[in-house]
Amino acid sequence: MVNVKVNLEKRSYNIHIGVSASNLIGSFMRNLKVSKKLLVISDTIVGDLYGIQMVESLVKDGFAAELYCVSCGEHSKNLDMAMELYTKAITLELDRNCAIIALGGGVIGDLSGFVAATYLRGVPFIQIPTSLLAQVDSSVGGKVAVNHPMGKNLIGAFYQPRMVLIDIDFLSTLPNRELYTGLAEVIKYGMIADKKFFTYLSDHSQQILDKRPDALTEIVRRSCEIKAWVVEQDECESSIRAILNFGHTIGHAIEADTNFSIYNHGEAVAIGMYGAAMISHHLNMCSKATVDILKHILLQFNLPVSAPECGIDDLFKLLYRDKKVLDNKITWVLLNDIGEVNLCNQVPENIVKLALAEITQSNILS
Ligand SMILES: NC(=O)c1ccc[n+]([C@@H]2O[C@H](COP(=O)([O-])OP(=O)(O)OC[C@H]3O[C@@H](n4cnc5c(N)ncnc54)[C@H](O)[C@@H]3O)[C@@H](O)[C@H]2O)c1
Ligand SMILES: O=C(O)C(=O)C[C@@H](O)[C@H](O)[C@H](O)COP(=O)(O)O
Ligand SMILES: [Zn+2]
Repeated sequence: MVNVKVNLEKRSYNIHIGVSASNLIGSFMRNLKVSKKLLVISDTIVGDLYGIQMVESLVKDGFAAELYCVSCGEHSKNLDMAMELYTKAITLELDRNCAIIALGGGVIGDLSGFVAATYLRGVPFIQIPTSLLAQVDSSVGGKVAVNHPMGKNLIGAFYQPRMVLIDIDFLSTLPNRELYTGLAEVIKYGMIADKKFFTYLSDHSQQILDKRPDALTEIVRRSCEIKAWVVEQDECESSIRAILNFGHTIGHAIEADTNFSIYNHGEAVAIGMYGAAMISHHLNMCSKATVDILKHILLQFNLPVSAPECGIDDLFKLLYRDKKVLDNKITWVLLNDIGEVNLCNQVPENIVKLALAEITQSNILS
């Protein structure tokens, strides 16, 4: 087992990472000193695969655990679903010591975390992420949210989990497309903070794509370490945390413009990172060679670099729904080099539109 600590004073917590780590759920939960009654929230796919055995294991350890599954996918991340979960929590008579456990991908983590943050003004929250994206990113750092039809994650909070428990075994059943989507956020960490890690990804691409447990453990561990390091400096995103949003300004616009149904989150972020890199190059912040290195690794991990279904003007309007917009100016996360980014709110409209034109064309792959 590997342990990464997130140091946030009273809100500090551990991320436990390991093959078969979920077998230890009962003893980890006992250490948290929460009530015996708890609610495990999952989706129908993950619930069928792992939910029943997780609940049985908790029950064996003396917990009164109940499983509730919502339908799969981004369309469950909304206020109606949150309401359904509040109703479940009230019916079960959960009190302020009763924990909510998110067992699933980022959709389940964000939705359950939002419910945990708001039900009774906050109950203990535990993340057991099962997708690669959730293991490397969404389970750590406390951003919880639901979507509004007009934009991504527009209703949410910062609410840290009490523990993150990552079982690498879960990834054995993850479909390839979902593996690639998680890799987009992993590539993000290399781009924003760690050139050596970026090189590791490129040197070990086959082991990663083959889901070798040692390679997966390493990318999960290093990603969590980088995320913890950023979040510890700026929990509520008033400065450096914005770098974790590299690729997201355009990525979230693509997700909203396509009604959350063509590209999943990581794919949209992949296209967004390529767009942000193009902007950086047009502003002479980074070389064309750097942009090409990014494009190469995205394609190597089967990720898209263009969204031909989207229109430049629609995307441009949607950029202004980004949470980093202040005084009608977008804060862009731009690239200096692999492993180094900067925040910039002075990008001319014509440069943004040039990059949007590049990422909405259909023959970009060559
Ligand atoms: N809070 C944050 O910091 C943060 C960070 C990144 C992304 N996100 C959010 O996370 C969401 C995307 O998360 P995601 O990519 O995990 O999507 P997801 O939760 O929809 O999971 C993707 C699919 O994989 C399935 N799945 C998950 N684990 C599985 C497993 N072990 N075996 C088989 N199938 C499995 C799910 O059932 C689902 O169908 C987006 O809403 C995004 O905005 C949040
Ligand atoms: O943790 C963060 O901070 C991030 O930005 C991580 C992102 O990968 C994630 O997609 C996050 O949900 C985006 O947040 P938002 O504030 O742009 O909605
Ligand atoms: Zn993301």
